Amino acid sequence: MDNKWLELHISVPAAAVDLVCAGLATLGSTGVRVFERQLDTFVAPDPDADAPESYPLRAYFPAEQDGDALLKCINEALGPLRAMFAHGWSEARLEAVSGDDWSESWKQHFPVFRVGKLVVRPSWEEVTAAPDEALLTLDPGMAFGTGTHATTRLCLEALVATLDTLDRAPRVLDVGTGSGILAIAAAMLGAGEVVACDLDAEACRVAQDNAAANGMAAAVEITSRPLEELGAGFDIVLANILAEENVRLAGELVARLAPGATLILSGILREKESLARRGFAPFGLEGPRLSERDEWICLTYRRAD
Ligand SMILES: C[S@@+](CC[C@H](N)C(=O)[O-])C[C@H]1O[C@@H](n2cnc3c(N)ncnc32)[C@H](O)[C@@H]1O
Repeated sequence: MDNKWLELHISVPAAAVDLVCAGLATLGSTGVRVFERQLDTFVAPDPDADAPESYPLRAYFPAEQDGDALLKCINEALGPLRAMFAHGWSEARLEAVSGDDWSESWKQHFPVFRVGKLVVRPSWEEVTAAPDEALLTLDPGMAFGTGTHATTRLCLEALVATLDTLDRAPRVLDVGTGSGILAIAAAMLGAGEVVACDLDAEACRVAQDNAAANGMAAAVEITSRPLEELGAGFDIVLANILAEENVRLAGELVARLAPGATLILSGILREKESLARRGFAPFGLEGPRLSERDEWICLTYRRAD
């Protein structure tokens, strides 16, 4: 697509972001991107960390206008805000950009994807699922787990493959549920009972919202209780937490497996494979089967019948 835009580059004080966005919209901006903290990382943002003083913005204007005149208008419009908020501004500059539709390109980071009969879509994508497919809708950026991260995808693939081998509705435990994506997927794909835990209360809240939005609130129990307080006898246990955390919790994870159950461990960097294998070696599990994507691996173990 050969769209052309004038792209505004500016950093603005954190407290002025909304006002600046509103001002730019009245000047004809067709969209603004605010570069906030990255949420889809393995390390949860520290809520106590100081919020940044300013945020970089990119705003987009149709290219068929005089850039110098537009920049003058922008500076005039921002004048009163600059007077109100003294610190955190950079000079505004405009760049001509082309060859890409900015309004769509950022969404490419959250494409619709399918794993077996599961279809995961961001809320803005209209998707028609086949009658035998389960459609899971997620808003990205609220808690870890849009499905776009390699570790989540590996878990979903292992989960779907495991469910395909079962002829009964399994009990599933999702440790470190984040957005709830794995737990909701399990419920949609026919799990009989799903328990999802996360030590982050905000993640639990997001997971609850996502479960409700997908009509799965009653099917998924979401809790912030620690693993050792949860029951046992699960047919599938998922843990997309870092290798070190998987190893630290190894005994508790294994203790929750029913005979014949599957344990899916993700969040393991390739260079941590031997650490993870060593951590689970004492428990006499079958496997592991290894799957990999980017710099991550997933280990799937089975407890003997
Ligand atoms: C990488 S995210 C995984 C989210 C989601 N399950 C997925 O696969 O996309 C890891 C989550 O595990 C949680 N977590 C880390 N250690 C945990 C523990 N010991 N018990 C429960 N939750 C934990 C974090 O708060 C975070 O939400």
